Amino acid sequence: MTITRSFTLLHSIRTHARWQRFYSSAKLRNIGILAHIDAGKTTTTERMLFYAGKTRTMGEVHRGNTVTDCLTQERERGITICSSAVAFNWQGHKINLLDTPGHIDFTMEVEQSLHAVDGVVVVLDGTSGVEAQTITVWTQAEKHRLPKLVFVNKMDRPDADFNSCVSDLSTKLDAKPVCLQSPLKDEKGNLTIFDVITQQALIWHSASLGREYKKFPLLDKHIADLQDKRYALIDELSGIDDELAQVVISNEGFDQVSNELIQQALRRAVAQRKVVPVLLGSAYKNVGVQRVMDAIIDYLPAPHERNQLYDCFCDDFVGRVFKIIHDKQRGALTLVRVFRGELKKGSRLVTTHNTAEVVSKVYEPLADEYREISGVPAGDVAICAGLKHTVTGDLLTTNASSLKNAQKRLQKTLKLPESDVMTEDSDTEGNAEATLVKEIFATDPQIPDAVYFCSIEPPSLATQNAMEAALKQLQREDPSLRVNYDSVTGQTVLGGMGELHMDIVKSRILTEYKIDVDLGPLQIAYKETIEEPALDSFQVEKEISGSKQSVTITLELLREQNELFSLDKSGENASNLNSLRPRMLHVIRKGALSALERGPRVGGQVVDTQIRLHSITIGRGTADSFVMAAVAQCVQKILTTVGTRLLEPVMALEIVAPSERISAIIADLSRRRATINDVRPKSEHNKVIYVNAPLAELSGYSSVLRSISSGTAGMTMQPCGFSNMNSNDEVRAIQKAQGFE
Ligand SMILES: Nc1nc2c(ncn2[C@@H]2O[C@H](COP(=O)(O)OP(=O)(O)OP(=O)(O)O)[C@@H](O)[C@H]2O)c(=O)[nH]1
Repeated sequence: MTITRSFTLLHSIRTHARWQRFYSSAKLRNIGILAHIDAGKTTTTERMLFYAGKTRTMGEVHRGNTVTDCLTQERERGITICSSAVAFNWQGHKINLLDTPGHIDFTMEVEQSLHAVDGVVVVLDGTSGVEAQTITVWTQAEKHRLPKLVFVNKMDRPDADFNSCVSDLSTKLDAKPVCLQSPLKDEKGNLTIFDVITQQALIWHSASLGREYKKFPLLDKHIADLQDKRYALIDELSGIDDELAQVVISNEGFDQVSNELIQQALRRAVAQRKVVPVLLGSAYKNVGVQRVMDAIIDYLPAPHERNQLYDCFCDDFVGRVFKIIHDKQRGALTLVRVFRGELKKGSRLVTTHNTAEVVSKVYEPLADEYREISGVPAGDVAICAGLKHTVTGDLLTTNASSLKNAQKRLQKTLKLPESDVMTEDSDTEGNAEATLVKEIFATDPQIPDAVYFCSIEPPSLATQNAMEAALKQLQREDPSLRVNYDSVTGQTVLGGMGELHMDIVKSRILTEYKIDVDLGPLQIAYKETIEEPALDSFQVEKEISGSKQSVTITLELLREQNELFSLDKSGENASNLNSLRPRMLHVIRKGALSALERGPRVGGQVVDTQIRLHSITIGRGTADSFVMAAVAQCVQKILTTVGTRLLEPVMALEIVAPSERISAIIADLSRRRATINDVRPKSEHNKVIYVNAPLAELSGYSSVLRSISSGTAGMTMQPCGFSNMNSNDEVRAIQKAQGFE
């Protein structure tokens, strides 16, 4: 080992010892970075890593050398697919930043990382403002009650419009934006940022790649305008924050209010989600990013300022698994947000499903590079190796009784009915506390419905098992990827969020597992539902290896959204159903629900349908597997007899186009069974159309839109549920699904 190398190693060990000793909760920030596709999250994150000294060169999306987009597919396509975690040191604090995907096919990733963060930075493209996916991620962050700040990026572009972005925040997101900065561009397009609180002009030094920036006093011509902006900020905040209001009243005006007091009031207002600070810059041109990093420290909460509900774990460890990734060398790695206790190498923990796990190694997150550390304290994020059974969304605790004890303590403290803490199905509408509790104890993440499916085939029978293993791993990483076996066609079927989603799966199986799979044509994932209730009785008998197997059963199918399976214990059925052992009931339930996986019309999942068991008699010696199959068969028979209707996936579109193109676009949409929800002015020349349309009518729509609008229109779309179809459309859909069209 050379002297230089030993020095470097020593330095890095020392640095790590310091890191681990240094960062108490007050010095930690766990932040998500969210945006519509291409707004500039990855570019902004690259700058943060560079300015924090975590990387020596600045990665660029178009060069495919960014730290956070580390999958081959991300680098090739210039998009984020998997959320990734990076940690860096800024102003004596440690920031764990989760960069998340912007494309609608990967919404699930965003939802999972929000479990792990205490605040979010929402990046807007300064030329487009609030876009469809911004609304989706904003709503997700609201659901998690996360304080936010906004970075209006791409302000170097001539068509960027800061004021329009700020007004979008109030009109489209119902947010209360407070501008902490204001832009000024000179005739060459160079961007100066005015700081509203300190009343300074900030100019970035391009030759140092924006590493340095200077603060200048305002020129006379800007003073009045900036002072008005500062007054407006104080005015807004003192209407929300009593402490600041008192200072304003006692000083009889805004002039004596110090910068510190404004910042303190702002921090309180952000934590209560009453305002959203707005900053601006250009990540690509290296302008403004350090101020976003400062704002993360100044205005977004530290771990101990949130998450008080986890206090019910007392001295026990509790952490939440928000992502599982598969590393070629290290195998499955589990990303855990630690809420209470320390996560150490060698820790023995228990999952929500009561499985014991041992943490063999702990790493510090730096996208695709991992550095081993001895452990992380409460509030921090760790990457763990060695966990074999843990699934995304699991809570990890000290032992099997930790969770139950915590639930009991919480129930007592909050004086909630037991059901609100213990179950996930209880009705807690309107009870914000109970909803929060339910979220914390929810162990299964909400997985969006697949809107497309396609068959997947290995290149040869010999690679079938390897393909299945690869799919299993990918599914552990991305629960929105559905993998099913279709017993009718004998094929493995993938369900997912869109063409890109499936393409990425295929290409990852090739690059990471070296299997060149074939994907069948992409088909729409229709669902099915019954129209009327139906009740029937069946007797199923068979002799297997000389032993008689028999089941006599009466079942009813009802239209019902919430409960999938119920028992009719009224009247004469009560004694029959009461005599069922819980294990047998589990078998019957499993058989019944498996029949809903594949409806009789196009093989779509049967939804909004409840199976009600009236009575069942099981012959002596009948095997569980026979009972399960018999129940499934009976449900399928009722479904076939009563018949089902199709439900089709519907997309919500936002189309922005010049006013003169709007009528042609609407005329085309009306031929696509679309429902126009609203048409609003977007800017001086543009309008935005909000429209819902069936996915089946949108194949190749982006090129159609391009041709109708001569390339002037832009569009975003996202799934927004399933809807009924009329009989003609249904017949056409069935013909298409069966390959007759
Ligand atoms: N002009 C300009 N271009 C930018 C700026 N920031 C990012 N870009 C470009 O915008 C494109 C998208 O940037 P990304 O950083 O990949 O955006 P993203 O939000 O991470 O995108 P996804 O990962 O696909 O969701 C890239 O070509 C960037 O070089 C900016 O400040 N100004």
